[in-house]
Amino acid sequence: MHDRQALDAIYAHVQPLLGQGRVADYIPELAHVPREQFGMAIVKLDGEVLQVGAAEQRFSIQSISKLFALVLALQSEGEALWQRVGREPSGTPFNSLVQLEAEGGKPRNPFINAGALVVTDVLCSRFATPENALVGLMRRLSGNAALDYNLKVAQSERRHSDRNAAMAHFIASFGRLANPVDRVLDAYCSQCSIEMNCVELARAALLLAQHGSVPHSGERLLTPSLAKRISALMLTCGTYDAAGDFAFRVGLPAKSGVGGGIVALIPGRCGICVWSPGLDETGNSLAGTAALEMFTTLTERSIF
Ligand SMILES: NC(=O)CC[C@H](N)C(=O)O
Repeated sequence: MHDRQALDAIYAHVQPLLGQGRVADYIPELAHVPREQFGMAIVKLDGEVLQVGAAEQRFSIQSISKLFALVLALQSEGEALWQRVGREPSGTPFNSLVQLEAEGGKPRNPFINAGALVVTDVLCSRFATPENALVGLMRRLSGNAALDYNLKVAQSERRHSDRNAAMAHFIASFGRLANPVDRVLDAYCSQCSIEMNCVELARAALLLAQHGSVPHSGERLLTPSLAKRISALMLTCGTYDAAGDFAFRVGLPAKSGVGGGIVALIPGRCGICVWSPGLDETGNSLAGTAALEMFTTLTERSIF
């Protein structure tokens, strides 16, 4: 089936799922987002955009920011970054602390919260305002110079960040943070609050679909080898403890966020983003995962 037909079929199919799942109400500002929204966009390497539903509605990218923070950290540290953070799936929820104690404060991978806090610490050492560096990258990748983070959402999360604070202090207790915990948490909450829509995020994912260069500007930001490594981590760790099931059902590298977004890509072909705020018990968009599964099934295209 062609992509356009697939999007229309998906839109019809997900309707009964849209009231289901829970929004991420542990961040009070996100508790008010209506659950039944859905949007999806595909952006091809040549710039062609296909979209359905609320694909131009901005949402809180949350953990999708971990993907692009990793891009910046790898640009600055190269392979030395792996001394600070591992690259194995955790098999535990995104906000779990349990492995840190047994593993000497080195987080399993950059896509769980513990790993993302270490990546943000790296960015705090590298940039005066890491959140602005990340917003700058997202503007370049999306082609939209107006996008920004949402201070209200950032402050709302920061005021309720006991768990991430516990994690950051615990990592620091092993001598594994270079910056003060408060500074790392401020930057982390700001980066999570960046607002983008499906079209913008699907376009941003072209960086990885095109193996490290930006199609619309021709800029090379990553070596093909680093782009490969990031995409591989998306497949194995991008949806936390659901990564195995997600690879089984969808078969694409992807990164999710508790704002309900999931960004995915088909190497050499397109970036994809789906958004629907109702989350399943692993914190991944329920309708979004179903939509991506349907997409790869109907189009018969995945990385396998
Ligand atoms: N999975 C997510 O999107 C989590 C991000 C969220 N800001 C948190 O730290 O809890």
